[in-house]
Amino acid sequence: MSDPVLQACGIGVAYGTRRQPVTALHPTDLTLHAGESMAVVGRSGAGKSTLAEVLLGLRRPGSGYVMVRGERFCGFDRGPRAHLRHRVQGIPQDAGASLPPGVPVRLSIERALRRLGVGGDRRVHLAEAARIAHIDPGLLERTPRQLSGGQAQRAAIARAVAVAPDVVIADEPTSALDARTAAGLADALLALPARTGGALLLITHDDALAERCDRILTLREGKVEQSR
Ligand SMILES: Nc1ncnc2c1ncn2[C@@H]1O[C@H](COP(=O)(O)OP(=O)(O)OP(=O)(O)O)[C@@H](O)[C@H]1O
Repeated sequence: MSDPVLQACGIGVAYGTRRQPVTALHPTDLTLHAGESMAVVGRSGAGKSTLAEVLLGLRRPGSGYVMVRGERFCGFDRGPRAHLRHRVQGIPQDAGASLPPGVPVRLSIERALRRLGVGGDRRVHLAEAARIAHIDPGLLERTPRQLSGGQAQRAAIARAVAVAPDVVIADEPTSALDARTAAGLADALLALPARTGGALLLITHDDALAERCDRILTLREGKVEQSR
């Protein structure tokens, strides 16, 4: 098997105060390999989004650390390292709304490429990102306000994959969409690992979608109940 692209080692999170901590995630391990997709499922409050936030470097865990392609990315003792920042990209639930509403999507993507120091020909990155996200490149000239919900979600996928991440983490990306648009977006997401050589972590309440992933991690009350 290929080397892991993402490894979480003993990451635990507690909310609340130091005196009265409320454990949201008990020390959790997971490993994702190149080309692999993993669904994270579990009831509301099971700790799925908390896990995603830690893996994205958005939340400092109380214990443990995260490695990306063998390099320490973040952990309880340190925030995400700048030079690895672009390697893990998130697609939030309302991904379209995460793009600046009045700015043409192409410009937002170009800014992200510049900010994250991604080299090479930006037009090539853009064209490739549009292809992967199944969005007509012409639509990237529009602002998110001028796109439908599904188009904006795809634009957000294009924004995430343009920086050539090793891992894409999508948190219920289809829940706000109609069935047909959701199905198209799910296809685009599930095709990502094969198209990019990276890995996909998909948080979902949709059992049918989870079954289409290579592996499923089930969380229950902040603990891994099942992993396959
Ligand atoms: N900012 C916070 N402060 C305190 N507790 C929190 C906070 N965020 C989440 N929690 C608690 O942590 C636990 C895990 O929450 P989390 O959002 O990770 O669950 P989830 O599995 O993503 O749920 P859902 O499917 O409803 O989105 C829950 O008990 C929740 O109430």
